[in-house]
Amino acid sequence: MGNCLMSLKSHSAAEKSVSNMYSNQSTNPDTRPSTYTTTSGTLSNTNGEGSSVTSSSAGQQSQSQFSAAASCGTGTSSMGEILATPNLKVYSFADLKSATKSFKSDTVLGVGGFGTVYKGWVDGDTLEPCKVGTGIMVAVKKLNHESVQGFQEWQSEVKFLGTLCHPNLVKLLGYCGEDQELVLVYEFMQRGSLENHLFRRSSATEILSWDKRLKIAIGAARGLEFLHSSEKKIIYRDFKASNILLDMDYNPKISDFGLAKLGPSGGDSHVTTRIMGTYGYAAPEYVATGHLYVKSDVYGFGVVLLEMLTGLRVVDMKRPSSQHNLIDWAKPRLLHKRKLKTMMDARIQGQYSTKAAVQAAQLTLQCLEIEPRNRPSMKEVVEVLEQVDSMTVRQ
Ligand SMILES: Nc1ncnc2c1ncn2[C@@H]1O[C@H](COP(=O)(O)OP(=O)(O)OP(=O)(O)O)[C@@H](O)[C@H]1O
Repeated sequence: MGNCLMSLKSHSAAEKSVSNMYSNQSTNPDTRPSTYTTTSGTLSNTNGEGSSVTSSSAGQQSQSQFSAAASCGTGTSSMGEILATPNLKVYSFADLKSATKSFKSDTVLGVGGFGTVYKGWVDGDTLEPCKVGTGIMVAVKKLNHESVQGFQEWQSEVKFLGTLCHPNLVKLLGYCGEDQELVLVYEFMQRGSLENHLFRRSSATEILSWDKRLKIAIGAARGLEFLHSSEKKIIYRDFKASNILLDMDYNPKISDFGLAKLGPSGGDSHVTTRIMGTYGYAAPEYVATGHLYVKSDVYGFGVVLLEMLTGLRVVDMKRPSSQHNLIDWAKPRLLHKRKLKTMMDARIQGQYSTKAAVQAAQLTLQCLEIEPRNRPSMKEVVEVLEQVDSMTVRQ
């Protein structure tokens, strides 16, 4: 779970709008939660940032028409594609209860800012819920009732992720929007999040080698590159280690499109929006002004790259005060070979050449440039990371 920069005081309006949406099918897509305020620890709030997805508009596909293969995936090229309409399975709440042992605590995979993620089981072809332990495993995110943000995250997830197909974006398989129960069903990512591997190691997680870190960085960069290069540029807005999930082979996939936003159009360089995201990862121009650039995602990517190189969290109040913020501490050191050596994660020492580390550090610095226009594009980031990868001699 990250330090998500949001909270709310009042949620009654949102609850009402959710229940209206599903109790009568004549939903007004513009029904949005109204005002709420921030508390400390929060960058800001939201009001009207949700997109207009409703149970009827999102679920164009009837259950009987659904085929898991048709959704997005088997035939999806490595370039990715954007579907005209979401191709998602619509679940009843009862379906998802039976797929998750009634959301029993022993099926919990993790807890996020907006809800709890459970392990569930569905048929691999039809995606119908099936007996626990049979079929394929899925991740079922049940959003908190009391969270207005959860409602907006749910809408945004269906709107964006429901249409996006790319090997480095987690696949949304279906959703439930029944009464006040908002649930999202995703492909299961066996190795959990990058954050767990870097910072919360257990017996089940292994230390990520240099090779694996590069593979994860390149894949995640390709996912962002895809979003940025789509016709309507999509700004992901919440790039962080806990939103990068890993499959069995450590292929990374970006998850959590709750804060994604369509990028600027008509020659504008940025969109202006309420400030949301996660402390440490959010770009300085966005935190200061609410101006969100495509390059604001590049900053977040630079933060994750720095975390991967050093094995340290971007913000950690347990470190000495001069090192609370990893970026402030690391930036002046990244250009010095000797200092860089001491900053690199000791657990991967000897696995990379100095040249590769220096190039990765320079790229990190460029991504962390204060001025958005001085940051590289994600296409350039992918190219540099591939060069770094080619420097690694593999036995
Ligand atoms: N598709 C998935 N497959 C396997 N595990 C998952 C999946 N999605 C989420 N999880 C697990 O559930 C945890 C919580 O995920 P969630 O997306 O709700 O929150 P988060 O990204 O960790 O935090 P926040 O919501 O504050 O940004 C993740 O850290 C991960 O361990």
